[in-house]
Amino acid sequence: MTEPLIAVQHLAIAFPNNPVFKDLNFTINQGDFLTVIGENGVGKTTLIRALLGLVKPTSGSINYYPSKKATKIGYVPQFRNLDQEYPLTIEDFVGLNIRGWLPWLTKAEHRQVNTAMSVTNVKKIKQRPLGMASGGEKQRAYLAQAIVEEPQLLILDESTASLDNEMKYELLDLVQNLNQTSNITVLFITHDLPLAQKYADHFLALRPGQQEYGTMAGMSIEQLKEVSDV
Ligand SMILES: Nc1ncnc2c1ncn2[C@@H]1O[C@H](COP(=O)(O)OP(=O)(O)OP(=O)(O)O)[C@@H](O)[C@H]1O
Repeated sequence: MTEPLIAVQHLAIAFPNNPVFKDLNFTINQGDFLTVIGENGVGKTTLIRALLGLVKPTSGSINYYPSKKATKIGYVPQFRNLDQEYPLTIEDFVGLNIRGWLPWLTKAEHRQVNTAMSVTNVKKIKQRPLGMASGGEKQRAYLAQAIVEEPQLLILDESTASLDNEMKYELLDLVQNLNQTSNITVLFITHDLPLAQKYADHFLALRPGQQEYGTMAGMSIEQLKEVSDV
């Protein structure tokens, strides 16, 4: 049975002289792999910030099930090349997201870090400074950091942009595996329609003042292009 994780109802968000959303409605069910597509400036980042509680809606509601407190969210940003001098090892970097009450990691927390590094294939290179890792390895380290606290929702914010094709598919294969085996719900923001079509089971296409939400089954890339204007 499908249970909702987050329900967005009649959401309106406006910046001065810029009504980004007027009446946005969709539900992310537990275990979904939802892609959000839409042209530049349509409000994808604003939507994420609203889901994270960083932007206050003008009206409407965002409800989390069973509660906002119980809904942990992991976030993988867009790939940006870090300075080669970035000194933290991959292991240290992944551990940064553990918000324990001690200034150092407990044994159980070390186990969490190890598990996150195993499932994202960075354990073998855990002692490497993150700044020296390849683009794909860096993104896998970000993914490990995002899942270390076992979030219910994983947000990928154009995380595959600027990666080469092989690395994109490698990253999304890992995400798909997490989605299917750990039941992590995924919200994948992208401009890459072939990727969205291959991995997502639902789509939210945003256009100025309009939205279309639906199941991906049977959608061609041309149809996705039409509904999203990407
Ligand atoms: N803090 C803010 N104050 C005022 N306007 C903002 C603010 N944040 C975003 N906007 C505006 O809201 C609109 C939506 O921006 P947003 O960054 O959410 O779009 P996006 O779909 O993520 O774009 P892109 O694909 O280019 O990242 C844009 O017109 C942007 O200029």
